[in-house]
Amino acid sequence: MKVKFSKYQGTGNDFVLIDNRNGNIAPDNFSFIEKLCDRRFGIGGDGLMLLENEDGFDFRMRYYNSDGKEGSMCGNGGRCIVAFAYRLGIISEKARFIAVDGEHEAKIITSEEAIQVSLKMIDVSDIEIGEDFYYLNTGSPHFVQFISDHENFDTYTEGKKVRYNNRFSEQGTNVNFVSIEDQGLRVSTYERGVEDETYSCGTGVVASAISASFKINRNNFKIQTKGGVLEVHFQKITEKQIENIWLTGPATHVFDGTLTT
Ligand SMILES: N[C@@H](CCC[C@H](N)C(=O)O)C(=O)O
Repeated sequence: MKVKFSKYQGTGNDFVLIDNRNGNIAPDNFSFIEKLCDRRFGIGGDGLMLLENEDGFDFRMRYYNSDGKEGSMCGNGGRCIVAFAYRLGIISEKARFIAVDGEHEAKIITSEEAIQVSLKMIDVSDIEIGEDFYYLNTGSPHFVQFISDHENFDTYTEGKKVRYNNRFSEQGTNVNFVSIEDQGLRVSTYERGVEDETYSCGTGVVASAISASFKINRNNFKIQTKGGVLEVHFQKITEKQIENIWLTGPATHVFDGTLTT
């Protein structure tokens, strides 16, 4: 069987995308998906997404981490699948799709340099504020810790310690380190399911921006990740009820290919 795929990246968080509206790829073929994400034996990616049909929506986004297992929501992946749907002609400037955490809206903003996608994220209400951390679910679970600066900070080693500690080892968590800088925030992320530091994490920068709003009285942030800049804005209904959350940034087509399975 021949399977067409596209490679996309959103601020360096990279994904394999497959149009699965014909249902050719079994959603539980986890070992196949893991192999496609492998950087040495496959195409390579932090994750893979299947674009599928869904009644009442433009499409369904099915997201897998690079370990081949179905993950929770991926913010950068959500932006990339919208750019993919736009290129396939499934949507025009606006999209309404369903993902593992529920319904999402998105808007395409085109410029001469790149396609930018604004993605509406789920509302956030359950925010744990610890002595030196924040823990919240922005579609995926995120542990957020503030650090004084990122110079010489080892995100992989420190993130892995939290991800595998007694509290999180079974379910896992994504771990973000945030420093407050003149221009906004700098965020680095260790991702569950990739089990490594990635260049950027969309749900992670959303969690970081919400956490930062407890320290700085703002509702919009520019966030520097290893792979580029993302923007987050939201509305605080109450101190711990956050709604109308939008994540914006580039969603870039890298290349297309065909697999023979
Ligand atoms: N890269 C993602 C987050 C993906 C979800 C995650 N690794 C998990 O299943 O925990 C993003 O951009 O949000």
